[in-house]
Amino acid sequence: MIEFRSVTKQFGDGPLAVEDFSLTIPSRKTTVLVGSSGSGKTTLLRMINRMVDPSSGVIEIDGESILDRQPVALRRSIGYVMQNSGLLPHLRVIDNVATVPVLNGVPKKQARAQALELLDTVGLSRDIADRYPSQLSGGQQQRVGVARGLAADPNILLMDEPFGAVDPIVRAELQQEIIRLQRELDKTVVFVTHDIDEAFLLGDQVVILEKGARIAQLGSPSEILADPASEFVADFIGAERGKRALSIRTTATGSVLVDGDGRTAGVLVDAPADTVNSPDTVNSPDTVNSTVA
Ligand SMILES: Nc1ncnc2c1ncn2[C@@H]1O[C@H](COP(=O)(O)OP(=O)(O)OP(=O)(O)O)[C@@H](O)[C@H]1O
Repeated sequence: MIEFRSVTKQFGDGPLAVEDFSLTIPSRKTTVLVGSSGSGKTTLLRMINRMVDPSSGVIEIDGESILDRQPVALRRSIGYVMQNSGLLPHLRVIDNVATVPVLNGVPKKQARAQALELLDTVGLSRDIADRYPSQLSGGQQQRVGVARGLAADPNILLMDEPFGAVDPIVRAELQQEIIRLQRELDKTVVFVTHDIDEAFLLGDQVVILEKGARIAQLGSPSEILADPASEFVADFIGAERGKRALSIRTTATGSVLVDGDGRTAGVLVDAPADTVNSPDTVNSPDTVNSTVA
């Protein structure tokens, strides 16, 4: 579990990038920090591995203040995946993945063997192991970035807009990959995005941030969609317009769902019995998806 308590961050004499921020991030779940540019998402993420230190407040991992941990050792024990993969251009794929374990003292041969296994884990062919990053597609580079983030077998994986720079189709593939990995590996994932669809897709817990990292709403995707806490949230998630605003239109042959733009989104059928009374699935986008054709 990661705990922020009354954390603030001011860079120089600028405005507060993070104002009195408190949040509990549960273990083995995916927490998504989502908000517009400059809301403080990256600053929050980087405070977890001490790439940025808070101006005040406390951050604990499993009850221990991170200020009591040596920054370099802490950083190497936490996986970090960034937007442009962050791969070292002069190292082959296999050595990019093996870098952190080698720095942690794992013998090179062993680290390379594990790196090959990690290529399997993230759905890459071992054939690319000897290539340089510039010889890979953007999507492949991001997968290598994820493999590198997992290389030290961290309990915590920080992901900062990892799919921001790839095209929508590859992005959708990578999102599914993360869902699969999360199921298989059971990590505590903290994921930053400005894309609310991505947040709802990946997050067990979604934290919508306003400027100064003020929490506009915190909850599961279903909770936020069912009951936006403010006009700001309703507007941010597009609750009242576009594809989320589903309504029922009765036709001569049955009922169809139409979205806020008037497009037919599917047909209305009975929800499967096991989802009807579950508070986490009622009104969720998953339920809608599972009940529309
Ligand atoms: N190293 C720095 N020096 C000075 N100001 C900074 C620094 N890093 C961040 N800031 C400021 O802190 C605020 C929050 O920035 P941050 O990068 O955390 O936001 P963000 O939500 O991740 O934005 P984006 O989505 O654009 O990456 C911004 O006003 C930014 O200008």
